[in-house]
Amino acid sequence: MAVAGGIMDVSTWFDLRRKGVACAWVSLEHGGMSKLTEGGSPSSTALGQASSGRRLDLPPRAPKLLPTSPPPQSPPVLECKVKYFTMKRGYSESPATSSLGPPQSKFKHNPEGDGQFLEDESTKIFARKVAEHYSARTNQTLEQREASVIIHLKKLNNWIKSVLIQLYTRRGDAVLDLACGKGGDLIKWDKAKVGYYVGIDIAEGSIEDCRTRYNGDADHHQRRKKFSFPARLICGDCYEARLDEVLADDAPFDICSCQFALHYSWSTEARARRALANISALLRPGADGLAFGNSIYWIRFDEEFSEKKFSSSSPFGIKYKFHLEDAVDCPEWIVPFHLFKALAEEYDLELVFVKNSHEFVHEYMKKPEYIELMRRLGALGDGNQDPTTLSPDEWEVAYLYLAFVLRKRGQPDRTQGNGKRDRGQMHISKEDIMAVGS
Ligand SMILES: C[S@@+](CC[C@H](N)C(=O)[O-])C[C@H]1O[C@@H](n2cnc3c(N)ncnc32)[C@H](O)[C@@H]1O
Repeated sequence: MAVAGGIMDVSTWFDLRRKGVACAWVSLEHGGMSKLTEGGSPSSTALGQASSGRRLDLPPRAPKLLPTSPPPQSPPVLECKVKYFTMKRGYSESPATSSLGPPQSKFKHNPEGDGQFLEDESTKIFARKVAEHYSARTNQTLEQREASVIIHLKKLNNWIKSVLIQLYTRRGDAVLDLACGKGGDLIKWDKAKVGYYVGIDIAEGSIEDCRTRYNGDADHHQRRKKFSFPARLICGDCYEARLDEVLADDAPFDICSCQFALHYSWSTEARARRALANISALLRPGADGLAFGNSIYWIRFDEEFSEKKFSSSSPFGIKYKFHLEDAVDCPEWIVPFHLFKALAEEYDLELVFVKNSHEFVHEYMKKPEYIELMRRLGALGDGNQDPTTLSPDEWEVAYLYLAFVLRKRGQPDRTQGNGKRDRGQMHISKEDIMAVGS
């Protein structure tokens, strides 16, 4: 996910239109309750352009669920220096101790690989090549940038990053920007009023550009005001180094951002695991307590889940208390959906459709017949006389639910008819109700 603008979907791996990889991890995603806490809402534009031409409105994004954490203690450094560190070898020498547990592979090893999570030389050479490539890219003037054949793509990517940052950043957040490049997102972080920033990149040239940009030396013409947050810059391979050690004094971070660069970790399993182990070790858990909610609902876990980890080996009985105003107030249980899917398959029930309610709205509010149905059912008002619509808090609750469809495997038995009309009744009396079980 984690979050919109995520990693390429494997099914469209070769679809060059989606080659860009943008991703961000935020503290909300950390700690096992992520699916319950994520926000986001459909764009009202898409709805507004629905075929009837009449506008249906939805609330803007759901607000943050969790209490704002106090701004982190920031080191008093406003002039940015770069710290270079030497790269250590992979897991065989320094096993990860993050919440991901020991870095054991679940995947088949490439027979040509070493299978021991040792970084082989070619991996290092490729990482270096990437570093050299980015280091060699010189800063462009505004005119050069505007003349680029991909200027609109660049602007689109920038917009996606800006939206992500605005959606998930809270004032005072401590940010870790993995593969920060030339600091192209510094202004975005400044606008989000972050409290502390650490940028790390493998390309020395880029990190140097980032340093001058941060110090304000790059903007001779624009004379931009100084950034309002203190920062540290680090030059190194963030998919190889033990960042939990390097940044032990800076952690935890509220946000870990990795924009258009996560794919560089995927050259080997060891590097991909190092990336995630670093992120996991440095992020502050997303929920401060064991409860969260808004004005119309709350969810509270018992102390037994204080670690905020749900073991895949005991996926049943993950209980929480659910309160939904005017509807529910009782214990419920988390359904780890991938395990539910696997279990259903054991009973020849295959999953053919699954969508979170937010996705569901996005998808089916593009279809005129369902827009009309929505108008009639009135969840979003009627787009005409009735201006009432879901509140942001209601929209947030909608996110807690998945719609899914299972299909029974196998061929239908054509000899069995469907006619059951003689079985039921057209009026059911109390006595007609059959009791089963105890
Ligand atoms: C497409 S640029 C994105 C830069 C920046 N995140 C942005 O959105 O403007 C990719 C960046 O990833 C960095 N990178 C690639 N591999 C890396 C690694 N192993 N460790 C740290 N940075 C890396 C490159 O040096 C480059 O700056």
